[in-house]
Amino acid sequence: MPTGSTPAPPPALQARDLHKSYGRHHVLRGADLTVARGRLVAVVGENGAGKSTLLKALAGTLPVDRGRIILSGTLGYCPQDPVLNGSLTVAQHLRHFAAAHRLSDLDRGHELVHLLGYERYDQTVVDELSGGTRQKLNLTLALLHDPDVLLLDEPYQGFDWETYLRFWNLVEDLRARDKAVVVITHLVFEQDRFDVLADLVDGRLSLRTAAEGGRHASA
Ligand SMILES: Nc1ncnc2c1ncn2[C@@H]1O[C@H](COP(=O)(O)OP(=O)(O)OP(=O)(O)O)[C@@H](O)[C@H]1O
Repeated sequence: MPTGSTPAPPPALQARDLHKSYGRHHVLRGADLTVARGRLVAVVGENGAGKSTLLKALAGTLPVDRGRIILSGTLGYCPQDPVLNGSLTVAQHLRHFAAAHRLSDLDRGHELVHLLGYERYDQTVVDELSGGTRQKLNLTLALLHDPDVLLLDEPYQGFDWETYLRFWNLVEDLRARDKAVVVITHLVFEQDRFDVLADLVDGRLSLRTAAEGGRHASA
């Protein structure tokens, strides 16, 4: 039998020395983050610390001034503000995004709509949806192609409690299927759901395990 050990798979996401300024405001100042497959990472930090800036940079929607991002696999990004077309229905959004991702069917989309409990709005245009339902669609579209890495910017804003709990079931399923999930959160009470807390302070991330508060960790 071969004796050599199998090399470890590459991390799902690696960011090194990220810098980003808005004018003279230097928001990211050398942020580093490595996320392995099957890990659930919370990005925490005070208002204005740069959490959304970090996620946009990781998602590639905001160019950084310096630094390197290596993504292994496909990406799903759920931004804080839904990027939806107000005159299209839920069903039309699913179809357009499925076509953009070259999906052969809408099975995953229907599964997510069912899981988040908004089937009855299938034929409703986005302009007539509530904020919480728009956010459900926003999240569905980010997850539609079952990406390997998920970047979720406060994904449950406006969710009722039942949907919030369903969201966590969904995330547990993603983790169990070896997806890497990064979530911006402000909710202290949910922090023990995560493998790692990445605290953004002065433009840099310091990592600790959620269960063993304070100890340094790798994600
Ligand atoms: N497009 C922009 N132009 C100029 N300044 C910006 C821009 N986007 C964000 N900022 C500033 O950069 C800083 C970080 O903003 P960011 O939204 O990333 O913080 P955050 O940690 O996500 O905040 P919150 O917890 O309030 O959502 C803030 O001071 C914000 O005002």
